[in-house]
Amino acid sequence: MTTESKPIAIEAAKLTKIYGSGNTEVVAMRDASMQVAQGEVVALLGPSGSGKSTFLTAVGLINPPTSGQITIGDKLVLDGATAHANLRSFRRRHIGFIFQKSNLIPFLTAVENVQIAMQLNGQSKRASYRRAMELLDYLGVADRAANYPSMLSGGQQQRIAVARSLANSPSVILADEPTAALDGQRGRQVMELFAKVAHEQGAGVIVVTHDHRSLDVFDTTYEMEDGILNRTKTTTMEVSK
Ligand SMILES: Nc1ncnc2c1ncn2[C@@H]1O[C@H](COP(=O)(O)OP(=O)(O)OP(=O)(O)O)[C@@H](O)[C@H]1O
Repeated sequence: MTTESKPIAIEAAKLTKIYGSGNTEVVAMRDASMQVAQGEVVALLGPSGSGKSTFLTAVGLINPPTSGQITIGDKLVLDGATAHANLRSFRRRHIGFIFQKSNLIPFLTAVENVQIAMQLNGQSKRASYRRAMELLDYLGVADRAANYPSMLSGGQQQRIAVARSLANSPSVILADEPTAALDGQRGRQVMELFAKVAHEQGAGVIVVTHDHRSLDVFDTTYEMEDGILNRTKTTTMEVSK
């Protein structure tokens, strides 16, 4: 897939992040640029401390860069630390997050965990229930709708978290080591879900991962080292199985 042929979902241009100052200054990311097309699923690799989370949280509008621009769809949202939108509401409407652990709310059922994301955006209980059930069905966990998270396996919890991240039809999905707590096969299933979501719903997806076994699922891989981001060739062409 080339980013030229499809509209851009995410454009990060020359992102630099400096933590601290003077003796304690850390340049966690330097001139990091990435374009993700709608429908493209990107793996972000790199050793511990290389700047992956710094990049992901910048693109996710959680941790603004010191300099550089972030454009989501056709909207320039961040120019350095200067916001051109209300970041909180922009994030809620356009960006879905998935973390290493599913972070489901323990006292809500699976379906309620998905509904809450829509209700926070003003949707009615009834409409949000309908969509939540559709999403759980799409992700193959509709039969678990009434269960509390503690009754679900790690893989099922991650599927609910993916459903929750899709609730508001985000144009961008960002996942930080979403399969770290899963075994190889379940991890792969979750990665395949990201590819399905990207391809079928047209979202731009970035997944930080250490799991090299599932790289063939991704359209593109990037590697971060010492805060420098490099695009590596598409894995489907590079990885021989
Ligand atoms: N809030 C902070 N203040 C100071 N330095 C920070 C802060 N957050 C991260 N760093 C530093 O920035 C660098 C990049 O960290 P980051 O968490 O982005 O790496 P990472 O690739 O996500 O690592 P991991 O794979 O271990 O999660 C590291 O040197 C880290 O110590």
